Amino acid sequence: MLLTAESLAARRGEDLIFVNVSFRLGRGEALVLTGPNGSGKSTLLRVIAGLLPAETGHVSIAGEGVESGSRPGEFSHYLGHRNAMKKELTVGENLRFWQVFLGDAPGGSAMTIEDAADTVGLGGITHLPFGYLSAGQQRRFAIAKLLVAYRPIWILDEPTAALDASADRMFADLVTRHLAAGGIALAATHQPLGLEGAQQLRMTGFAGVDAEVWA
Ligand SMILES: Nc1ncnc2c1ncn2[C@@H]1O[C@H](COP(=O)(O)OP(=O)(O)OP(=O)(O)O)[C@@H](O)[C@H]1O
Repeated sequence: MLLTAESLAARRGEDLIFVNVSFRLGRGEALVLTGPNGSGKSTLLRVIAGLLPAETGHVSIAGEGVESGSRPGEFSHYLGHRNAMKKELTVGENLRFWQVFLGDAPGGSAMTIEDAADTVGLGGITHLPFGYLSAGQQRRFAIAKLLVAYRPIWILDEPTAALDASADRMFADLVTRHLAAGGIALAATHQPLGLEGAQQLRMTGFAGVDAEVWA
């Protein structure tokens, strides 16, 4: 599996937020985006996920089981700022929806809902409405969504917001295991995720649009 971004630029409203962003991530590789609020981290992740159009450049994916011309978004989990769960449905119903809706991408298989809940440290409460849970518990179950359908690419926007220290470690372990199994991860974060050897990109926002930011 190889995820390639070439000469990406993106615009929000009238403004170019970044230009000339290129990278290549193979099996087991991660990219961590850092930078101040408003510097374009979410914008870049959304372009890679196919949720926003690029102004120029393109993102492509290649590898075993990937038909040429496939969109990277089809092989990706996108964990955004919002948890993408219905408050009125139980945790189990929410996760079951995502499991059926997403299905497994070629090359891997997912956990059961119960195992995913155990893995995020919240086994036994999947019968509760999502809206009853604390912010940190909700975020843990949003993370469980990554486990109930297989996707080789994880696109993570502030994944550890609202998490306590033990959940931070749990999440770092999950990402490390995903990479060890040949996955790819991209994460925007203000907190260290403990990903040894990850490529780093510091976004600079408008001021940096003419800079070649990639090492
Ligand atoms: N829908 C929109 N229309 C116009 N401008 C937008 C829109 N969404 C974001 N922006 C602008 O794009 C810039 C980049 O925003 P983005 O959300 O990518 O930053 P970020 O680095 O992820 O910030 P944060 O750390 O606060 O999450 C900001 O200046 C923001 O105001």
